[in-house]
Amino acid sequence: MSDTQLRKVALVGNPNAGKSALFNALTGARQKIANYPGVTVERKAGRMALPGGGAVELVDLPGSYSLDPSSPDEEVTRQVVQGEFPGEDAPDALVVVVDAANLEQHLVFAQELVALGRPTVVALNMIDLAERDGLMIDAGALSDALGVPVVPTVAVRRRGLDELTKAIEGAGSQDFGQRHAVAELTMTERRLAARNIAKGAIISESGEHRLHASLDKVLLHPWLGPVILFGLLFVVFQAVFAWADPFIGLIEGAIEGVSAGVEASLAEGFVREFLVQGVLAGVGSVVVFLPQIIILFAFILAMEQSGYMARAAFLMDRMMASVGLSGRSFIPLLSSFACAIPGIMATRSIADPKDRLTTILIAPLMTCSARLPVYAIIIAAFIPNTMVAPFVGLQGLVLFGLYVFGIIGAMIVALVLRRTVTKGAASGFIMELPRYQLPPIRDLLIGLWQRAWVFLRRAGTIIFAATIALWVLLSFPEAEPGESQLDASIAGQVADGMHVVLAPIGFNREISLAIIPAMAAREVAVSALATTYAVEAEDEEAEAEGLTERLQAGWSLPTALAFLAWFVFAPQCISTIAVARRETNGWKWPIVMVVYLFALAYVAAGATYWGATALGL
Ligand SMILES: Nc1nc2c(ncn2[C@@H]2O[C@H](COP(=O)(O)OP(=O)(O)OP(=O)(O)O)[C@@H](O)[C@H]2O)c(=O)[nH]1
Ligand SMILES: [Mg+2]
Repeated sequence: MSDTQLRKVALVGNPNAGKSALFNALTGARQKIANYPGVTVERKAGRMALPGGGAVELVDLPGSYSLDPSSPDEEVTRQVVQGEFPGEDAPDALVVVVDAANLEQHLVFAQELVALGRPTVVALNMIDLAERDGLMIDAGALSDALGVPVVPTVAVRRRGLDELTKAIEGAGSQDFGQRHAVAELTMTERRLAARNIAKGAIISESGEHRLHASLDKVLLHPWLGPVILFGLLFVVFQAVFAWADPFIGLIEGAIEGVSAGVEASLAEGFVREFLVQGVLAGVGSVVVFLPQIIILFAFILAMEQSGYMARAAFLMDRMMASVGLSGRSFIPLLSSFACAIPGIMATRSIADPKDRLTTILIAPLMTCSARLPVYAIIIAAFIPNTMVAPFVGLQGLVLFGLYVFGIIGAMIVALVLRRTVTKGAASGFIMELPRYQLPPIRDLLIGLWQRAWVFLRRAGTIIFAATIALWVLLSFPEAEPGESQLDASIAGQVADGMHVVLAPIGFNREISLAIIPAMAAREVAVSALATTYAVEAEDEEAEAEGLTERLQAGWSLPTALAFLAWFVFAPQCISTIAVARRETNGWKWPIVMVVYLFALAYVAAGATYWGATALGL
């Protein structure tokens, strides 16, 4: 009993209890939250103000079921709680977050944490959902049973936060005498105790939640479920093309306007060329895809928040098992559709090391959002905008096909890996299904804003830098009169060298050149092509042409298709390679990854080119 000053407070509890939502509400941070277990895989810290005027460091942790870790992310939680995390003291107090609607399950771990004998406060979160389900909980009774303060909260509506911070502030002077000794209990005894405590605290409970049960009957139906999932994804890709057009037109118009303004107001010379060819043509060609990125993420975020995504993982489990993976890999692979980097990091929630390694190695085959601009520009230029059936556009269908192509590739690779380098039995899959909810609009908008910002920041930094570097290499040395600038430039020489290797798979000189800076980020393939063609343009008229027209004029259909096939497989992303190195602790696996992916890309592009040529396309 002392009134020690708190310095650090950690949020701990089962997965999907709402720890990150509380963390965001208490610190103003924007940690990712989503309606499935295993979202947070790292410790994250932020500053939380206390009502008395002081402040503490609040730490958000990965969800865990106990202090006996079964996966790398749970190990982080255990280390932080026990004070064994490198370079960090144990937290001065714990905020144990429990889901009121799943009280019994969450109390198992909560008891273990309370028994550590640290200053502790229980946040009885999601009481809104408990109430909706007809569950009334007596926080006082729960507090008596556990011997620590219990504060009802609704993290996403900021309810109960004042009471919670007050309780945290007072936690330093808690009386530990009231706590019950549960430290020595076995798991079974702890479960029994959890059931009794929950029973004692639940005042009333209405019948089962019928609506949700019947939703699950349909959505998890053995064959109806996959059909619905497939249909939903199909709609997503149609929407990416069908809805984005007017917005893309707006952005294109704006860029053209600025471009014309620059041409009119600046004298001819390097500054003007730099702005027009490098910045506006190059980086601008990527930025126009912002609407498609936003549409794609609106669907992904809504599926995550509603609770449907976890059902999709459940549905996929059987299919994943047939290639030797567990449904656990589904969420990391799904995250990889945004970007392989968080996807590879999310594999920390996979307990089995071989499962985890296999998932890391195939994550780059999931179509990340950086490929979207590359696919979209080629599809817009070469695939006719026709309807193959009512509401089924050909362009959306091809995009869907490219995603499926990547998934099938990943499944085959997983199958091969699981028979060879990562041989072993697939582990079982247990995942509690989160409840359904209407996605909170605020969270959805914040999520979209974050994605848009990530995309624009990439355009302003890495894509910008790579494009400008290329523009410089394209612009020097200057061509003699009559010679083409591309031929004369340093970049042109490099392109000629690359072209020797890439001509057999149908790539032209511009592609051979574009894929080098695209190692920095895949979108650079688009900006690099735009800049190359802008530099190459010999007269005013050619300069005014957009990238789409230049591609149509300069590329054959087999070449365009080979380019698409290349991007399905090629590991054109240095950051992914770096994160694979970090997560596998060495260079061996990233090298394996890069080599097999480039080999696949080369073969796939070649086969596509020669196949299409043979078909007379
Ligand atoms: N209705 C309601 N939803 C909540 C509440 N708190 C969190 N959520 C939702 O619950 C889901 C899980 O929240 P997270 O904060 O990601 O959970 P977490 O405990 O950090 O999960 P992990 O990182 O996987 O351990 C999200 O969809 C949140 O929007 C709440 O009090 N009420
Ligand atoms: Mg979290």
